[in-house]
Amino acid sequence: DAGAAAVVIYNNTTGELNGTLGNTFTRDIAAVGITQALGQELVAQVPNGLTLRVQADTFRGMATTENILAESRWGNPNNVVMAGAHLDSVAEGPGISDNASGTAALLEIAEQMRLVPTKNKVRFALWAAEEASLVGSTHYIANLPQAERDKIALYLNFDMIGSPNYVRFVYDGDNSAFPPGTGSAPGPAGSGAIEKLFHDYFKSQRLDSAETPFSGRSDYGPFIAAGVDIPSGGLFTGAEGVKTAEEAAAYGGTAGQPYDPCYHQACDTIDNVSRAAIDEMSDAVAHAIITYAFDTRSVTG
Ligand SMILES: N[C@H](Cc1c[nH]c2ccccc12)C(=O)O
Ligand SMILES: [Zn+2]
Ligand SMILES: [Zn+2]
Ligand SMILES: [Zn+2]
Repeated sequence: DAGAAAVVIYNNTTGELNGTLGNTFTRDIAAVGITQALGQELVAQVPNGLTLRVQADTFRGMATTENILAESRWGNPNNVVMAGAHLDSVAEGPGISDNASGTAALLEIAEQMRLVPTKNKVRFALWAAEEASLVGSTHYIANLPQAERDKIALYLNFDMIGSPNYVRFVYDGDNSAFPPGTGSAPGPAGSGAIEKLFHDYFKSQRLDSAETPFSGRSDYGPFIAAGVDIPSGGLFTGAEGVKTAEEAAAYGGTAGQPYDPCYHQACDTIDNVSRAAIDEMSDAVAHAIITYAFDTRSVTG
């Protein structure tokens, strides 16, 4: 993300330059098993006698990035259902739990909904630079004229829905568990109805669900900000927080251990997600988006 690298292969027998692999360094490096910490230069012995030198310089300073937005073909453009997930990760690791889990769910749902003639317009957002303090989502709202903000019926956020030691958290839109001031922002009117939809869905699947505060620690923050007040909700499976014994009894996994032991670390790889969590949570994501794609009145009145 903030790093750029060119992979240059030297033949350490002849010392010749053997080719450039361009910027696909994450995958290629994984393939050849880098042994040194990410720093100025990485060296690895590749099997066939080639030496791999990677000049990886972490960029510190102004960089440009983009949000990715996509809309349904059909649907009332004056009653928009938005669903978002951040696409970036911290520099320390590939960010598979945080947040390939959320972006993958939205991509799959968008794919499966592409031929569904929705009654309401559905807008998917893959946010940039969430890890740099919600840069992409803040930029989006700040540059959205009031008339366009008024057309957004609700916003759904999915940041980490595959934590290895997960709990099925739902954003506490009605502040029932986390009143404003207890580390939770007030949920705009309608946010409680979104919370209820998620709890009711999990109940229908005979699955427990819990509440997590509107802490503003993800891309729903700009949507619920005072003066914007777009009804919002979402799902979360836990980050650095530690699972309690009660949660372990209800959700399985390990008490006393973080929900995501590799949160913001190099080990947040494909081996750091719970397929069961992604399966259960992505179904709930799909249920919410398809429900609101046809009727938002429970939220908008
Ligand atoms: N800040 C997010 C992880 C995170 C922490 N608390 C919540 C609550 C709801 C969604 C996400 C989060 C990150 O590191 O990307
Ligand atoms: Zn993160
Ligand atoms: Zn995240
Ligand atoms: Zn609640």
